[in-house]
Amino acid sequence: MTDEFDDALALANGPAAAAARGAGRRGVARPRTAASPTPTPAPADPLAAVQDEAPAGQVRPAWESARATAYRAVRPLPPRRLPLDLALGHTLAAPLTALTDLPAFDTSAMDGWAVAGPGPWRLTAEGPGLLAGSPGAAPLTDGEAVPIATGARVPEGATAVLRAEQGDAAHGRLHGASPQPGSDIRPRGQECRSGTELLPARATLTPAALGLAAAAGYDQLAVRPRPRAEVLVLGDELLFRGLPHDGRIRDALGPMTGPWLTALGAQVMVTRRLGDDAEALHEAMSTSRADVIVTTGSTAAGPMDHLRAVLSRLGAHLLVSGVAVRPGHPMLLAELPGGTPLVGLPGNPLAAVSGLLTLAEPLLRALADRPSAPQRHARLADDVRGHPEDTRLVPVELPEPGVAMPLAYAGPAMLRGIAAAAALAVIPPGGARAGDRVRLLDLPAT
Ligand SMILES: Nc1nc2c(c(=O)[nH]1)N[C@H]1C(S)=C(S)[C@@H](COP(=O)(O)OP(=O)(O)OC[C@H]3O[C@@H](n4cnc5c(N)ncnc54)[C@H](O)[C@@H]3O)O[C@H]1N2
Ligand code: MOO
Repeated sequence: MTDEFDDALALANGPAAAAARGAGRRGVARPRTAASPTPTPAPADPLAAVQDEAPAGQVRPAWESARATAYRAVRPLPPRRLPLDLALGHTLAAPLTALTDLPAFDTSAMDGWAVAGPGPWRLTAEGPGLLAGSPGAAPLTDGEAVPIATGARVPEGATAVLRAEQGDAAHGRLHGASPQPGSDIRPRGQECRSGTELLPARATLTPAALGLAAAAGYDQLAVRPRPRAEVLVLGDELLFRGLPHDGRIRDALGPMTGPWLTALGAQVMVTRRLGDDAEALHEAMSTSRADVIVTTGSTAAGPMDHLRAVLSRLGAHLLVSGVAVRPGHPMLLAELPGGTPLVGLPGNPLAAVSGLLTLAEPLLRALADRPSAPQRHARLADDVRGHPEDTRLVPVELPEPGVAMPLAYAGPAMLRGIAAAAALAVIPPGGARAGDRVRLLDLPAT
């Protein structure tokens, strides 16, 4: 298939086609079938279920097979201990097991009085009484009460807490309706016992999970580190500031690839601009200390496309060499002799996005041992012309929940469509019709 065909495919839902359909359509065409806003939950790892993985090195595996190969190409990085304030977004390398009972002691749930038995009660203390954080107090016996604050340890012998607004204290006596035994006391171990599993291994550390870990006694957590990524931008025609001139163009992939990899969970160490210098590329690959190398451009067979030759000179193993996906079909995945994976993103900018979502996303997920997100689907608001053999990834907006409208300006060399898109729709070989339910791929929001 030629580039012209890819451009023609993209234009099938492009500005010309949209204009030809005329002004009759305002806003969003309703799909033929009712839209389903409900995402379908996926199995724990849908890629693990793919059976038809292409043998390593096979030319142009199907899109799902290429994703499965990328997922299986690496093992999770060795765990590292991180302080809680650096652990956000990481994956737990081991279950989060409580290091203490929670609460760690019987705790007052309200401001008021700890009371023993039915009232009225004799107050054993005046003033603020027992405060949160005070170490302990003399036990109460039946008929006694002591002022207590929310979060304070409940003294032994107390049978309940009487809320401040339900009691009346004067002259050393407390009056009020006798609370049910246990009222407003959070008993020790109510939430968990020491040793209880609070979160499984592979859980993502959200802000709430970090709070839970702290409450359960952790200062550090064993996590999978963020994979360190190095981006190598190839191409002598690239400019890094100012306007295109004299046949040269601005580098669109340097500013996009690092942030995209960050959104996919990587820690981007550096983005390097190497031009079309094969020696510099060889040097960069053989000395990199990254967990994953991502190159842009040079995947095809043009006169300055050195990537494959340099990989071969290094003795790298090609795991994926081209994928049956449009755009992006020349993308590749290789394993360098030291075991470092390398993702080769095609130079056409939307093709590079396709490579990020087809190869880099599952690879980074596997390195970080992160489970896949639930799959999202939507119904197409318009027909999308297909490639006869290849999957297409098409930028779409989501004008209403569950409805995907293909966007214009989605040619392989264009970013205008994807920059305005809410997702990429996965169009199977042969195409899809308005109303068909298609899978959506998430795009990073920031
Ligand atoms: N004979 C064939 N030629 C090409 C084929 C093919 O099957 N047979 N496939 C085409 C497809 S599809 C793609 S995609 C590109 C892939 O090319 P490369 O990965 O080798 O990338 P380059 O040749 O270096 O560049 C292609 C294109 O993209 C522009 N580019 C490159 N880097 C950047 C960047 N950082 N920012 C913005 N634009 C960039 C570059 O100037 C070229 O226009 O190959 C086709 N050719
Ligand atoms: O058209 Mo290419 O498919 O940009 O990868």
